[in-house]
Amino acid sequence: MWFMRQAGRSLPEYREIRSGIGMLESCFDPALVCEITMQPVRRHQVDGAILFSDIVVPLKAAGIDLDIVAGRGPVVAEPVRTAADVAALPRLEGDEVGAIARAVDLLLDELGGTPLIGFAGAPFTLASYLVEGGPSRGHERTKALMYSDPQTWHRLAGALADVTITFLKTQLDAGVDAIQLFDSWAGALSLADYREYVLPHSERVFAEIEGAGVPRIHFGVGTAELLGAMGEAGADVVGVDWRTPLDVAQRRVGDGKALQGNLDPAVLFASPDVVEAHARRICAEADAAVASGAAGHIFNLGHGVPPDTDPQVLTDLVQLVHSL
Ligand SMILES: Cc1c2[nH]c(c1CCC(=O)O)Cc1[nH]c(c(CCC(=O)O)c1C)Cc1[nH]c(c(CCC(=O)O)c1C)Cc1[nH]c(c(C)c1CCC(=O)O)C2
Repeated sequence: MWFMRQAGRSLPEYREIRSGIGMLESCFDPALVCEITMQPVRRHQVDGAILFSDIVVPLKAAGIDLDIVAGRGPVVAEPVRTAADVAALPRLEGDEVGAIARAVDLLLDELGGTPLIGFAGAPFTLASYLVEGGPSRGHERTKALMYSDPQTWHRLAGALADVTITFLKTQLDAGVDAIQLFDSWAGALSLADYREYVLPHSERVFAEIEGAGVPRIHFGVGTAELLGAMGEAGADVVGVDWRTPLDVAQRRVGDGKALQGNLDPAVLFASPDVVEAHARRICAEADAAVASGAAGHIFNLGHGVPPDTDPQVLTDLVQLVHSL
């Protein structure tokens, strides 16, 4: 088990080490990346470390003018909305993310036996930030581009798949033990639109890294209707949010793939007996999923750790799930 966003503002040691240093600046400082990645591993005894970085790091490295604004998320100075904007997008060669490879190097020494999970954003979720110019509820401009100019959309998603492939290969060459492709906002799409506009690009990402031979996790929020297709994209593990019980998710994903999830992060704010009841239910649903063909279960939340979570609740949850 591990937690999405296990490194971050829920930890006082994170808030302390980050004070006075910008989010993106810290992502390009190998020693800091190493230390922040280690913090939740030391504190909670989770079974996996996730590289401290962000999905927009490779876009920044490629030269796109963007920032991560505290409490808001990634903000892009000049949104990408036309064919000319897409044609002008810079490529990521790989050298620009050398600091991330050095951070992986440091981590492999620190971690001992704990596996390191690398990650990247999937083309749709990255495109949403670029087209909208920042976080969005409805992804209206992104969908409008997709529907009204499919050719430009596919060029954009293709260019972002290239960036993601380079970023993941950098991490894989440096030695990460697994990767997770975050398509956090893909749940905004219908299954038909996902298949037409997104799946081919995510599929190419997974195919390009298959040779590395490490487990590949694919995750999004609100993806109940997409779980089968997200598995088909080439994942070995499909991340499930709290809306779909794991045994139901198994039937949608099909046999032979593992599942990851799916405690509602809001449950972390309830009393200990409520947390325990939900953790027990999820383990039982995971057992049922495995009995009917899932390749395994990784306990996680259904989305990231909220910043105001009491870290002791997470530490206790790790102990509980290990004992179960
Ligand atoms: C959509 C997305 C982003 N970034 C990411 C996603 C996909 C995962 C998801 O769906 O949550 C991925 C991400 N971002 C971060 C990690 C670190 C690794 C981990 O999970 O511990 C990971 C895996 C660090 C971060 N990325 C960010 C923080 C907070 C910045 C800070 O501490 O100042 C962290 C720890 C900033 C960020 N970056 C992004 C958002 C929405 C935010 C939050 C804005 C805010 O609430 O301040 C974009």
